Order: sequence, then structure tokens, then C-alpha cells
Amino acid sequence: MCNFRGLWNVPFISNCYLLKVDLFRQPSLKEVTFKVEGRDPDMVFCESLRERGVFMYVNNEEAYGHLINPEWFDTRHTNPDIYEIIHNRQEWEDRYISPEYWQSLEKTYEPSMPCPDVYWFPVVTPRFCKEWIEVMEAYGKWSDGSNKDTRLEGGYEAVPTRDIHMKQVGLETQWLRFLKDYIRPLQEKTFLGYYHDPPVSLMNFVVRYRPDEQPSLRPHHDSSTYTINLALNTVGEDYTGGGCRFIRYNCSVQDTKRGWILMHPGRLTHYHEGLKVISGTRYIMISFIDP
Ligand SMILES: O=C(O)CCC(=O)C(=O)O
Ligand SMILES: [Fe+2]
Repeated sequence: MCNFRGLWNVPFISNCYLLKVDLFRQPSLKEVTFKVEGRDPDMVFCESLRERGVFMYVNNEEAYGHLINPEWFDTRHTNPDIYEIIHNRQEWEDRYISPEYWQSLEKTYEPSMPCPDVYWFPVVTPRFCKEWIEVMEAYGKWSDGSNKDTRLEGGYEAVPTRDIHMKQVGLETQWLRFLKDYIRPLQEKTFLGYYHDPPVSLMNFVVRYRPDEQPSLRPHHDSSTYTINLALNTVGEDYTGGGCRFIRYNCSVQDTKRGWILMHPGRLTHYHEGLKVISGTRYIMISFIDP
């Protein structure tokens, strides 16, 4: 629809009207109403106009802006805007998707590859990163980093991190939408010939590393076809040390950039570890996609 511009005669309009008042002063239109007991006022009003031969139009020749959907906006959340990816997509995208993201979808774009088959993309804005961390810290129930994890089906996590799962903060559905709409297109450009829509991801979590808590993560494989690892804060400013080392290639990504994601295969070739945070707090968001 947005690709077409014009003026259309339509039988029904809701939410937003521009009315020519003079019309309603004519005797034949005095009876126009929007009130019938038990019926939707929009329906009644449009029906009433149709019966009297008044034409209704939709016009998008000019951009007047758009309406937001306030129905699902839940002020009980910390940073409720970040929950709006489904119901207020345009606002969400403007606030949280990095302007640089769109370039990486262009045909000629060559993504950076800091280590073999580890790709790096700018995806979300600094505002996203700040608010995402705030949501986690406001919730505050970080796991204890032990192998026992009642959030998981088997109750056991082999390579535990101090983390918060998206389910715990009510962001699971939103995050899965993000993976489908923004991450999957990058994956399809990166790992050619692999196609899985929607991406499945059972493990979506924010990790917190601190020298006095969990400073690092031992070598492991992820239970994923591919993993995304989103840097939520800034090395050198918020923390020192940290990063991800891919052992087979003896290659580390330590100069991670806030709002950028690393995308790498999860198993077999990409045995990896989380390097030690020396000072401050490092936050990352991880998804094990297509386990
Ligand atoms: O610290 C990192 O960047 C790696 C994190 C990681 O490998 C994981 O959470 O599975
Ligand atoms: Fe990992």
C-alpha cells in the first residue's frame, strides 16, 4: 500500500477523519448519525454516509504522519517503548534500529569479519542498549552462575553465565520478532543457502560479567546453528578486558562496539570463550539460534 500514492474512494473509514462541515448543514444530511445502540460508532457513521450518497476517500498523496496504537502500551514496564516492536513498529524502528543497519542489507555491502566466519553488523542504537540494560537491572534477578538452572527444561546448564532470560522480563515474543525481521535477513546474506524462517531460539539472555562476580566464560560450543552476540556497552568506557575468543583460529574480538552484533556458527568450528573482564561491568545479549 505504501508504494502507491493516490486518492481512493472507500466504503469505510475509521480512527481519523477530515470532514467538510458545510456538507452536514444541508437538510438531507441532518440525519447522519454515529449512534445505534450496541453497534460500533465507526460502522454506523460510515453506513449512514453511504446511505445518503456521501463519498468517503482515503488520500496518501501527502504524508500527515501516522497514528500510534496505544492499546498495548504497558507503563508497568521499565522503558515500555522498547516493548513496542509489534504494535508500534515504525516508532520502534526509528528509536532502536541503527541507521547503519540498512546499509548492511544492500547487495554490495561487505560485512566485516573480525575472525573466520565471524561476522559483525551494526544493528541497534545506543538508546536500545541503554534501555535494554536498564530493563535487566530493574528486574535484577541475575542467575547465580551455577549449573543448576530451573529456568531450563532439564534444570541443568553446562556452561552457565550470570544472566537474565528474555522470558523473565516479558520480552521473549518481542525478541523473537526482532530475530525474524532484523537478524534473519543478515544471516541469509552471510551464511548463504541456509534458510529458516522464523528462526527458532530457546535461549535468549543478557549476560553480565564483573571481576567480582563472573568475570569470564570457559571454552564451549553453543547449542545453536548460529549465535548472535550483541555488545550492549562500551569497552574502555564501561569496562576493561572482556571479549570473545575463537580458539580454533586463535582469534579474539575485544574491540566490540556497542549496538553491533557478532554472528558466528555455534558448533564444531567455533569453539569459543568469554575473555576475562578486568574492571567495570560488561553486558552482552546472546541468542542461540536454531538449536
Ligand atoms: O563473552 C562473550 O562474548 C561470549 C559469550 C558466550 O559465548 C555465550 O554466552 O555463550
Ligand atoms: Fe557461547
